[in-house]
Amino acid sequence: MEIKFNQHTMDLTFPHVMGILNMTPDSFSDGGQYNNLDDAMRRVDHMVQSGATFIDVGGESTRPGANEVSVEQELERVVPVVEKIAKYFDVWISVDTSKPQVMLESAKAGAHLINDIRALTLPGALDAAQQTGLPVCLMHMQGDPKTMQQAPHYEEDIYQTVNDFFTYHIQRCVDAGIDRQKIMLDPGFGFGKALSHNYRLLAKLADFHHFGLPLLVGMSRKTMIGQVLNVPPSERIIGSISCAVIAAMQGAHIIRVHDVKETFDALRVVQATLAEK
Ligand SMILES: Nc1nc2[nH]c(SCC(=O)O)nc2c(=O)[nH]1
Repeated sequence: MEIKFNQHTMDLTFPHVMGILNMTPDSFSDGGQYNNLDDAMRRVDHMVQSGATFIDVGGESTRPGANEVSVEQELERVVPVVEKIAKYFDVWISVDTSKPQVMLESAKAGAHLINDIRALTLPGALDAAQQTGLPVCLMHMQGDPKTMQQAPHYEEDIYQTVNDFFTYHIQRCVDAGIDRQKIMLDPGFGFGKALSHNYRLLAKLADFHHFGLPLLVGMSRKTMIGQVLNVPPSERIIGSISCAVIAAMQGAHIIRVHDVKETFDALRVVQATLAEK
């Protein structure tokens, strides 16, 4: 599977590690350690050296209960970082944003993928994404970051709900002029889901392949691991690797993580196994 856009070809025939670069002061698991450009570039260098082929740059904390960030603030946090990564590193740059202006400016600065946890639903986001010509990742979320974990509830099998969400939002993007082949799908682990909802989606992840589109997953250090292991985020690496392997063994194309080296090694073992299937 590959995605062609603006003279680029993204080869997704093997599982990729997407390193997380949180440019937010309150990101829950790395505590906003990378708040200035030099720190951020050192972090990017470490992740690329450790095997990351995608870097996800986020300027808005979307952990449960998080507060909103202004457009100006998010632009300030994200655009200079995207620009510098594009200048100094040979890596796919994903921008984790829901704001149209941040999408447009980041695309101009060299971003290669729009990663929107709100699936392009903010006013102007769909058109902005279309204008960039970049691939987009559509992620499922129930509610919004502020309230989504208060009482997640689904009338039916969550797999069906998320499947129908993908069907609707793929069509919405195609109707807006976004090439279907530029769409990626993400079940949105931890975004309006109770424990069983998250593991149901992980257990049935392979069933989303019927869309014929790349799958991106992010479970790294999340509460779905903390609730099973009863440990803080800093002690969830084995659980995170386990989730990465379970997803990659089911054909997930991009795994979004904090612990790049460990995940990269685990995915090489997955690749060796899948090669013999
Ligand atoms: N596509 C995608 N983008 C994300 N951004 C975050 S921020 C919360 C955290 O890292 O815990 N999670 C995800 C995810 O699961 N998928």
